[in-house]
Amino acid sequence: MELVVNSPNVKYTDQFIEAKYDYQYTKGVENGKTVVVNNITEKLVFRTDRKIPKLGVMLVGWGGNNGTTFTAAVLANKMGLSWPVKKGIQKANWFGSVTQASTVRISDGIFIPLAHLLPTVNPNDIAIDGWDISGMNLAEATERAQVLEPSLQQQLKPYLINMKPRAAIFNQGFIAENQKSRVDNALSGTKLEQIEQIMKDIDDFKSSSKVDKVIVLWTANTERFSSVLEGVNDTAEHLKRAIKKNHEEISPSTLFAYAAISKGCTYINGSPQNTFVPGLIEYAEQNNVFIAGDDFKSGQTKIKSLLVDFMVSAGIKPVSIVSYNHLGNNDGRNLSAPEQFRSKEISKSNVVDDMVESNGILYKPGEKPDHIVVIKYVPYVGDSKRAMDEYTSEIMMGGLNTIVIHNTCEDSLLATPIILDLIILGELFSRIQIKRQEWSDDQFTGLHPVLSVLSYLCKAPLVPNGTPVDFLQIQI
Ligand SMILES: NC(=O)c1ccc[n+]([C@@H]2O[C@H](COP(=O)([O-])OP(=O)(O)OC[C@H]3O[C@@H](n4cnc5c(N)ncnc54)[C@H](O)[C@@H]3O)[C@@H](O)[C@H]2O)c1
Ligand SMILES: O=P([O-])([O-])O[C@@H]1[C@@H](O)[C@H](O)[C@@H](O)[C@H](O)[C@@H]1O
Repeated sequence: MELVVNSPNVKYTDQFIEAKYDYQYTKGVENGKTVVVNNITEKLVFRTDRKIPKLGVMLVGWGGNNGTTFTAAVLANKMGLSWPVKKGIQKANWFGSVTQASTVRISDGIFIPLAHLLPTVNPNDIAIDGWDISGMNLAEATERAQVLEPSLQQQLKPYLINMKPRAAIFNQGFIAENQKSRVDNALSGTKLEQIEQIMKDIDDFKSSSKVDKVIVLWTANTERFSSVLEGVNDTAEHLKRAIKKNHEEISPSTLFAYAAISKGCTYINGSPQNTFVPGLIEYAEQNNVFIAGDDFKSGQTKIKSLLVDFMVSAGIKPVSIVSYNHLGNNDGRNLSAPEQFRSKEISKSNVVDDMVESNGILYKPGEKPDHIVVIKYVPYVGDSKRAMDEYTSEIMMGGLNTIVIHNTCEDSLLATPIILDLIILGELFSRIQIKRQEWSDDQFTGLHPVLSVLSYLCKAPLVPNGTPVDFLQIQI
């Protein structure tokens, strides 16, 4: 289905869709007991290139639960596979994907798939490649992941068995010791040599798959946070110098991102670590390459951000939030190590900060709810994460309201559709340019390299320095 907008503000040419849009927002000025609100209107034009590219995705951590499940889902949907399960026949779908399984109301009784609002990549056409410190082929890795039904795995095996992750950048100092047994496919050499190899891999994938564009997405293990060090990774120049000096504090994820940016590839971070150290953000800005992250917002955190936003907006005061879960997949195993857990604890905890700070009636300055995140590794349950959340809130006149939520799900089936959405939307926004209506066409410019518009899909949204998440970041 194709949407055609009949409006004096929308122009269709063979190459572009151009839409005039009055972007309205407010700027408030506090003056004693008065707040003066200024309504600002930016008269803009959004121009979308209608040509959908052949898209390639390179996953870092390709052999993991998410990487294998994403690859299997693309193939199963592309081939329209179905498979026997206890309750009957299951057909491939993209449930959980905003772009593929949600609709937008156009008018009374007319709702269209979100992916049809603008020309977007068809998931069936995505070419996939990637890296992993485990060299296991994708068929065996899918079996190792224990996410998908064997009856589906059998159908996919002839395709997956020919997919083998490329050797990856590995540094034991950044992920849990318990991952050591998995490492048989790590690159050797200096950090600069490793970056150069990753860049060659991207070129090799581009030429062999004949894709027009490559997006690199990290779905490898959660790393510990990198220290941000003056003179090392605080500026693009210092980062370049530190890489040449083989500085130990430059993480594998930062090296992968550096290589991707160097090749003009959008880089998306699906994990909570601070891959995007200041020097890397500056490098992305200098090269005008998109970066986005951090940490897929898939289950508990998605519910938490919606529920806490609702409660605070309704004048209810959450005072205690306890998020517990246990799971038995390799992600859970890696997170059983303190430094890796700390990365995840940060991203799962900070998601309510903006909401709490927005309501000075409920909360005194600096006051926050008690907020505990617990993740335990229980091998037997595998990818089937068991989550229990308790929200205790003050209601009027000293009353208390406690909401308890229990949730069981395959964690990788929550994250995989988010990976697809990040890729589809990340590619779409690379075809969108903006200008002020009074400017000439040669003054169109792209969105800011820090692609904060993808924040909806991330626990810890990366935004351009000093801007709120919900501000349309235009570098004009
Ligand atoms: N619901 C979810 O599954 C979910 C939600 C949010 C975030 N995440 C994050 O996504 C990431 C992947 O989750 P998963 O369940 O697929 O984990 P996983 O452990 O199954 O997969 C991670 C893969 O990365 C590989 N790897 C580790 N270090 C690497 C490196 N330096 N280079 C290349 N490969 C490397 C591992 O060998 C493994 O195959 C984790 O960081 C996790 O925290 C997952
Ligand atoms: O996305 P979400 O459900 O809030 O958080 C999840 C955690 O609860 C889980 O323990 C972890 O293994 C996943 O990587 C993910 O981060």
